[in-house]
Amino acid sequence: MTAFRTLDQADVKDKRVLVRLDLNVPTENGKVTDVTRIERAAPTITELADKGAKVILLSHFGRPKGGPDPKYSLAPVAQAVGEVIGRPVGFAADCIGAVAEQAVAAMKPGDVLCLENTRFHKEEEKNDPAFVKQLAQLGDVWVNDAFSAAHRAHASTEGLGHVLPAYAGRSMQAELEALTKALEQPKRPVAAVVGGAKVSGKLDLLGNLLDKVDVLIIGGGMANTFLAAQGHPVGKSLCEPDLIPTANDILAKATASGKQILLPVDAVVAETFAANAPSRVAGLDDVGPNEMILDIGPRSVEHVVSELERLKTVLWNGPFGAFELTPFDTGTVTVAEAAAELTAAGKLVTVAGGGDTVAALNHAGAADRFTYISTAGGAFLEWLEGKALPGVDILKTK
Ligand SMILES: Nc1ncnc2c1ncn2[C@@H]1O[C@H](COP(=O)(O)OP(=O)(O)O)[C@@H](O)[C@H]1O
Ligand SMILES: O=C(OP(=O)(O)O)[C@H](O)COP(=O)(O)O
Repeated sequence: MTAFRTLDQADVKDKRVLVRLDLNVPTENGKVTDVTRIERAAPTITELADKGAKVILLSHFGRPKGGPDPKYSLAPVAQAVGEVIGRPVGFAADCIGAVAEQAVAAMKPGDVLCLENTRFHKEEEKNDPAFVKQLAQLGDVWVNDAFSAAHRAHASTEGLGHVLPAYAGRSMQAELEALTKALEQPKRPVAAVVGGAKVSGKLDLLGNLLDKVDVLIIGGGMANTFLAAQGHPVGKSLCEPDLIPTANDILAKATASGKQILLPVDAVVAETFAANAPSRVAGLDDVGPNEMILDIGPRSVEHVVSELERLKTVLWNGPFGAFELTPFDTGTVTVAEAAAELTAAGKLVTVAGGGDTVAALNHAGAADRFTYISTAGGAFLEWLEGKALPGVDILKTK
């Protein structure tokens, strides 16, 4: 493996260190509901602060439309960071300009400051050189500890590495080492489980992923586009009609290459996206025009669980349903428990990742028994696909 510059090589005493984290954590009513990503970032923050750095945290949060939006403020997340690391964490209401510059100028060695959501500037996602320069003015060194955002070539995840000395943080280092170790020579049959809601970002990579695995198990919002492609009615379900041709290509590729794709055979449907909404189990051709598929049905759960018993390795990103809302967590929780039991019995290697997937596995009480839990979802899938990750490549020693 190519070597990375790590914190072992970084001279950070009295330096302003810009640390890119992935603080894109699950929240509900403004409260952080799963702190896994923060806990994984904590060693880097405390190590830098203990070495006398001025630690300046950068992150995106959600997908604001390129301008400030209070719904996506990092302020409550910064508070949660303070609680996890047990030290005060300051907050600046912008990540560039006078507000940020003054907050940084007031820092003392060992202080930790979190800057507001980088995506409040549309230039972040464009990796705009002028924006990179504005961010770079705030620091002397850049540390990337956001493996789960490393598939994005954005200003704070990649651009800064061109203009400041760049180092991998401890979580980035640990993720790359653990994933390489767990998946260098995976025991077969290998399955990828892909669910969740980020259909447009993830569906088109399933074709390449199919080359790496024996079985593709598709659930969650991701499955609906495939079901629509097969001609099933999906009512008001999360679905991307534009991607139906891509879904058809993936289904055809599986048939041609003898790979198996496991899709739901039934569904739990409701008319409202809310906890305890009246719901029913529906056959695939029985989803009404006003209904949404919010979980896989009991027969689908049985299929997935019996498939797990035959498999040796499972790579999982994306929940099977809207797990935040009872009872639409049933599919995810049942499959997670079965996977955890098989792992504990030494029969299955389970590697799972993604902000919401990890929250779902914690909710199921299963995460501790999985072989490895990554913080990354989309980045994990792209890494599995064999794609170069811009936020990792920029750290490689040339
Ligand atoms: N059938 C569904 N309809 C709507 N949302 C769904 C469905 N299944 C799963 N989800 C949602 O998917 C989200 C997680 O998706 P995603 O962001 O892709 O996962 P991760 O963060 O683990 O990579 C969860 O918030 C969950 O509620
Ligand atoms: O949560 C994230 O990815 P994930 O949902 O695939 O785990 C990352 O923060 C990336 O977010 P983005 O997909 O809005 O760029």
